[in-house]
Amino acid sequence: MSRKTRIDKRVLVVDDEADLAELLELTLLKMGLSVDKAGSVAEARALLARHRYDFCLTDMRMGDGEGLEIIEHIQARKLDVPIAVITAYGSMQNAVAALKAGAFDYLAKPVSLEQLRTLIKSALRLDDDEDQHAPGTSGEVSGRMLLGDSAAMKQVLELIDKLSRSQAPVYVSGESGSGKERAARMIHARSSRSDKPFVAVNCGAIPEHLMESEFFGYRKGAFTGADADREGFFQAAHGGTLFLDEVADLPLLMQVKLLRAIQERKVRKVGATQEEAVDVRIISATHQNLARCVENAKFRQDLYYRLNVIELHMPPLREMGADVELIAQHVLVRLAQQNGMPTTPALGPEALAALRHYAFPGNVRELENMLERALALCDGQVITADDLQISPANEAGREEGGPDSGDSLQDYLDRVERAAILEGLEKTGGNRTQAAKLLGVTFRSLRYRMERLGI
Ligand SMILES: Nc1ncnc2c1ncn2[C@@H]1O[C@H](COP(=O)(O)OP(=O)(O)OP(=O)(O)O)[C@@H](O)[C@H]1O
Repeated sequence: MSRKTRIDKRVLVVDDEADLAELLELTLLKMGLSVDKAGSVAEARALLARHRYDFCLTDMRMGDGEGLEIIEHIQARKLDVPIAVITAYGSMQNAVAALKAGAFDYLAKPVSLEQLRTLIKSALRLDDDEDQHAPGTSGEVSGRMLLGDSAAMKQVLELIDKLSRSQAPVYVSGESGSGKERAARMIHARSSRSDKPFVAVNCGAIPEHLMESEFFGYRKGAFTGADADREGFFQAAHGGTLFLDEVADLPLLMQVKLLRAIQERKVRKVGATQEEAVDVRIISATHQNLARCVENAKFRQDLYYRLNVIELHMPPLREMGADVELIAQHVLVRLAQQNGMPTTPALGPEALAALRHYAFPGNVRELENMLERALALCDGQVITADDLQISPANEAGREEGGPDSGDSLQDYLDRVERAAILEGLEKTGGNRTQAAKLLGVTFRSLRYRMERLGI
């Protein structure tokens, strides 16, 4: 690598193996970065207290402690230092634990210097044009944010914040229309990858025979009609985020190929002999129960573990309390503007009550459609309950909605339990001890249930 001008970024390398620490230091110095080394957890803590670092790279196991302790130290003090861990070969569990604790990414031993450079570049936003690494500004506009003020949505937003600082694969679960794609876009927009592409793929919409070439690209002449080289989704998302929507719809054969690409961080175009390195962060989603797809042998377990390092669960709208009004108001203002209406019609009291009681099986998307229709039907001033056209069959409110939508009894019971817990938390401002009292269960039981339901 040619000599680079110095970049005003400081990295802390924590490793008690002097040789490896030196190799890492040299690589980082060659990239133009300033480097400090610590040979133990204690030394790392002392340095973190004294200096401001832009990145920390730590081994997982040191004489006096674990790399995890350093992650926790940084998180607890909200130091805003992206941190990557170096794990022993084959210890995926350690890597997962680190990512869950808030690590930005991990490198497996033996450390590939090329991977290290890619990782550092993406963490520090140093790319081909090093003058442009303005930190922070993601260019996010509020129209792209998830709206909501309920305890459920606050939790989602907090987790998104944390996930934006990491490179871990994220699996977004939730019902149809609950904002899974919007959440994925938010994570990307706030991450160090925000100036690189976000590529969204609906896995259910690609014909099976085209999948490989769509994902990995093809070389000219690979098949009839391939009259020029073409990139696939992976290459298109290079440096950025690949959002795999409806991932449960991938056929098994494609799941194997996807797993390989994710593991190796390399893909091969159809018709090519060489593999090429790709750097993408994977966010996947489906409205199906992915764990159940694994049980039914429709989804590979190994891929499931790869994708589902961290789960972000999007709450259904009916569990978001007063958020329905908040979101409805925003949507109305936007739609009225788009339609060139001089004023935004207000929601009448009965319409508001109807929205509050409706179960919204199609979630926010259904709310948007409902309001669009209501705007066309209303008198231009006030939207009435009639304008919302909520069909009586679906009026079975949030409380009464039974296991009639193809759900199993367990799904239904989970839903009811989840709604009750969230309501309890909402009423007590998120205080678990008080919520447990309100719900008539012990604190321990509430904690267990929250864990089980991913709340
Ligand atoms: N909390 C929210 N605040 C504002 N808009 C939202 C929110 N949640 C969802 N939306 C909007 O609802 C619509 C559906 O959201 P999105 O496409 O992200 O859902 P999804 O869960 O990915 O749906 P599907 O399962 O059908 O793919 C979009 O127009 C999105 O902008």
